[in-house]
Amino acid sequence: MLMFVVNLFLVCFSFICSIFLVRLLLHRTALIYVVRKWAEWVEDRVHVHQHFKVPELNDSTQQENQVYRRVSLYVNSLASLEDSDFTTLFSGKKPNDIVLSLNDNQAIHDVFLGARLSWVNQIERDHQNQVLSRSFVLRIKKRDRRRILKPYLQHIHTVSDDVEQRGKELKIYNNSNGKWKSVPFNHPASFDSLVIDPDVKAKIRSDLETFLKSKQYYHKLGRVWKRSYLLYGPSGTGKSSFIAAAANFLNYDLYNVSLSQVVDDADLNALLLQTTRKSIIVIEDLDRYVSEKSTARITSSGLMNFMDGILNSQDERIMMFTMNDKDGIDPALLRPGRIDMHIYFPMCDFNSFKNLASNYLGVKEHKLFPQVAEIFQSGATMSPAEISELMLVNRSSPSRALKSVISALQSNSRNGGKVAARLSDSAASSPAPPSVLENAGGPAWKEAVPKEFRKLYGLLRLRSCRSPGSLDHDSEMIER
Ligand SMILES: Nc1ncnc2c1ncn2[C@@H]1O[C@H](COP(=O)(O)OP(=O)(O)OP(=O)(O)O)[C@@H](O)[C@H]1O
Ligand SMILES: [Mg+2]
Repeated sequence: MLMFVVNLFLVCFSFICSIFLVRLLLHRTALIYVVRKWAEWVEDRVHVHQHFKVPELNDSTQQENQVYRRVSLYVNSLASLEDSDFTTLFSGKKPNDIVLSLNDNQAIHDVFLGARLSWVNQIERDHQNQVLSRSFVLRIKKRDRRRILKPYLQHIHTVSDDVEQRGKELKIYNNSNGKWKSVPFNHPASFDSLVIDPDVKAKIRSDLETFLKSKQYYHKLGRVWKRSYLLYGPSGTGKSSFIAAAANFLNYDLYNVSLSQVVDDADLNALLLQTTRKSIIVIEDLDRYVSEKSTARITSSGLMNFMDGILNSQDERIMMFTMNDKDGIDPALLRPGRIDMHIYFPMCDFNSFKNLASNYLGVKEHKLFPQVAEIFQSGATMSPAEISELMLVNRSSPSRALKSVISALQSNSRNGGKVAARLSDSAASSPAPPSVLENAGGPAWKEAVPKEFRKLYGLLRLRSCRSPGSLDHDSEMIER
């Protein structure tokens, strides 16, 4: 009996070992792929399939078939592309980008809701190798078709949209004479380079991401799929940079509404209707426009309708309004629903200063930091724009940069904020290259581009800092 058990054990053991060895051999020699291909071949033979052809051109009009475009984007974004037997490597839009593309008549597999599908990139050529027609052919098991075809096509739509969005070149539009004019938008701002409270930053990121995924939710509630943000705070605290960072983060175009260029309510509505989906609509310095009641040509109800976006329904829009101060603004203009989130941009404190020093000077600790902390504690402050400018022009010497910040803070607290003048002096006397704020773009470009747009690029000179009264604010974000 004991012998039998020992023998049984030995048989089982050697069986398991041989299986293990066979698997190892298959993996090492890539035979596993051959075996897998056979298994797939056999599986294919025992199922009935349906084929769906997506031609490149529409039959009747010979125009590009939009479904083909979407499928092409989708197929070329599949991770399984890397496992395909033949793919072509192309250079992408950005330097060092390498893009994979499926070769002629190659198949690629995909799995959706547990079903296995495949696409073939079918290309017909004549005897001179000229392409006669292109199409993608989807092969799907007949038993899966009813269950997955519709959601799968929907999925392709969403993914291709996403791919397109990520790869698109951003534009900034400015209005003049009731029309939008665009130029490429290449602002490098990102949420990472922006110095704001990390919790606020994380909350805004997640708010934006949640909004993007909420189409069905808004639709179910019968609400326009839009989200509005009010960015307010003293000059030079990063409001415009935040807008640029949000556009880069979302890969959205910007529509920069200059209210002074708008003739009346109808003109404003017409502009809204001309905006495209996946864009951020921006009105800068709304407080200034609202306070100039005598010269305003837009009624407050026209402005509110614009902010509500009532004329534009289905597609996602984000609106961002900036103000230096929201005191004295009609509460109706800022009510929940009209503005969804209020984000305050404070003047610099010691923490933000340290972040700026790390970004601009690569300095995380310095012997002058305690002195800077002390001055901040005494109530002195400056805007991040002013501090970052001093750091930028003195970047070759962190000690000199910190000393210039210290003396600017001291003089700022002494004489109530004449830092801009000091900045010019510092820039002029500095051996470092001139500030990018003064140099970016040529004069012709400056003339052609409206003030708000240049401001977004940080090309205008810094304004002097606002009254010390603004120091009383605490950083806050009111979510409604
Ligand atoms: N919070 C910040 N973090 C990093 N850099 C900042 C920040 N705030 C301002 N800056 C720097 O200052 C420059 C000017 O900032 P920005 O134009 O965004 O300020 P703003 O709040 O829009 O000012 P204004 O109210 O005058 O329009 C930016 O180009 C950026 O380099
Ligand atoms: Mg601004």
